[in-house]
Amino acid sequence: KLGMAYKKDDNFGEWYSEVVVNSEMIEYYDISGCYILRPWAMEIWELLKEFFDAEIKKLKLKPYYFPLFVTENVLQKEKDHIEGFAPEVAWVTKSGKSELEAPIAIRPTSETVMYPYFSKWIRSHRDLPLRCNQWCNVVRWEFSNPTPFIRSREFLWQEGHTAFATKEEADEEVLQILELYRRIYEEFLAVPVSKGRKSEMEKFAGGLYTTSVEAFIPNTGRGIQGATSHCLGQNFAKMFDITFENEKGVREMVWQNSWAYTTRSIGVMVMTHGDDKGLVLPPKVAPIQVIVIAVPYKDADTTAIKGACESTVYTLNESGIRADQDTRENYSPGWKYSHWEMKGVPLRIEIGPKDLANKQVRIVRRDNGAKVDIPVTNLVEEVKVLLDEIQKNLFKTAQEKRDACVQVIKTWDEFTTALNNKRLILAPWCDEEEVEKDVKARTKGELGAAKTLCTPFEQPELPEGTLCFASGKQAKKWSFWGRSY
Ligand SMILES: O=C1CCCN[C@@H]1CCCn1cnc2cc(F)c(Cl)cc2c1=O
Ligand SMILES: [Mg+2]
Repeated sequence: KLGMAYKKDDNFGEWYSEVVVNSEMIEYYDISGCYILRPWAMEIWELLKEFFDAEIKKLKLKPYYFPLFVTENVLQKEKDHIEGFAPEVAWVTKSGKSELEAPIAIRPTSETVMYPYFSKWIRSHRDLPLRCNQWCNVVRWEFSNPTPFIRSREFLWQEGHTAFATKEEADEEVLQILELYRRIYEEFLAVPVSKGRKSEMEKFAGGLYTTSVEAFIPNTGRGIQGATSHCLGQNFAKMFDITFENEKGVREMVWQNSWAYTTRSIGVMVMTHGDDKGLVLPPKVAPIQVIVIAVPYKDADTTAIKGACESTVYTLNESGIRADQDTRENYSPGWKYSHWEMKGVPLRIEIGPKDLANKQVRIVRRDNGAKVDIPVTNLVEEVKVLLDEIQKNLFKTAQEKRDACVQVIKTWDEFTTALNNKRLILAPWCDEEEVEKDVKARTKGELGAAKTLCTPFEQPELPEGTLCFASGKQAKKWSFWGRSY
């Protein structure tokens, strides 16, 4: 399929669906909210996993795999932990024709699957810290509008679950993991995010506090949670009796964390960088960073051109660059240019008779369309420089766009105006949950209510006497507000 029917700035929703399909990342499936992840998506997921897995191994995380299924009574161990989530739990009730004695839930997250065994495995302080990570799928049978990568009924993630003897150790790890999530978004996906703390209302109800990295989609003016790192305190230790005998022989409850990022991260990258020609991939996560395309000319030496393409691909791969060539005879060079632009490949190399004669190649950038002729002798160095430039340019452009959407406000009127202008709002807040609830109630509508996205760790100066935009009480902090996914 060539060319896009929808424009990003005119029909964002349709544009997005078209990009993920035309770039061969996604195939729609005949169950609503479920999608097929094709190699162009899975290879990106695997590149992110390669980085994250290596980093958490440095933090001594151990790989586990727990069952997909959890019994009803274990899942419902603690009412307030899953209250509100019950409608999205998927249940197995039959095998073949016969009913199961008791329905079995498919994991929506694995606290209740894991923690009875944490209780069994942790006896002494010598068993701590316990550091468990699993890469798996989870199922949440949500009913709000499904969107590939962004909101699906089954998705892939990693979930880390750790237990420590002290709160200090837990607090430290929460931030170490959050920094890894920032790196995934900013250094690999070239997506700017804000690190911050969730409000009491938005945090994970079963935990002590929640931190997150928050992204923003300018086209829809909506914030989106990129990843989350919770300190659970001793809440689950109490619930599941996870205790240890400390050095003095005194029995204590452990301090726990849990943290995750998901395939949603790929969707955020698509939304951030895509354009009206299709996907635009940051080189760090591009399954193919350079695509080589022969430009045969009627009576030119096609064998020599093919040979030049082969050796170009070989030389680039030898230097660690992910290069490939499109040798399909049944497509024209022009068709191939559009095809690989649709797939978002960062660099295209064209080799025709003129290039051959001049011992050069023509390189075309996907991000800004710039064309440059490079002597074959400088090929690897120039390609590396260009890929690095593209990575930096994509991040810088996205950061400037996101920053341009940020609106600092002081009053309710300014807040509602900014909300209607699809802004990412930074407002002084009294940090009272009642006020947060009130803002939600006052901004309800078909576009969804405004909510707090996070209280950024980087706090601007809050002058004495600054009042909360919503309640008029003394403001305690600056928080990001907006509509969200
Ligand atoms: O976000 C993370 C990081 C990785 C491990 N889990 C936590 C909390 C997950 C919250 N959450 C999120 N969604 C849920 C949906 C459900 F159906 C049920 Cl029963 C529970 C939950 C639920 O606890
Ligand atoms: Mg949910």
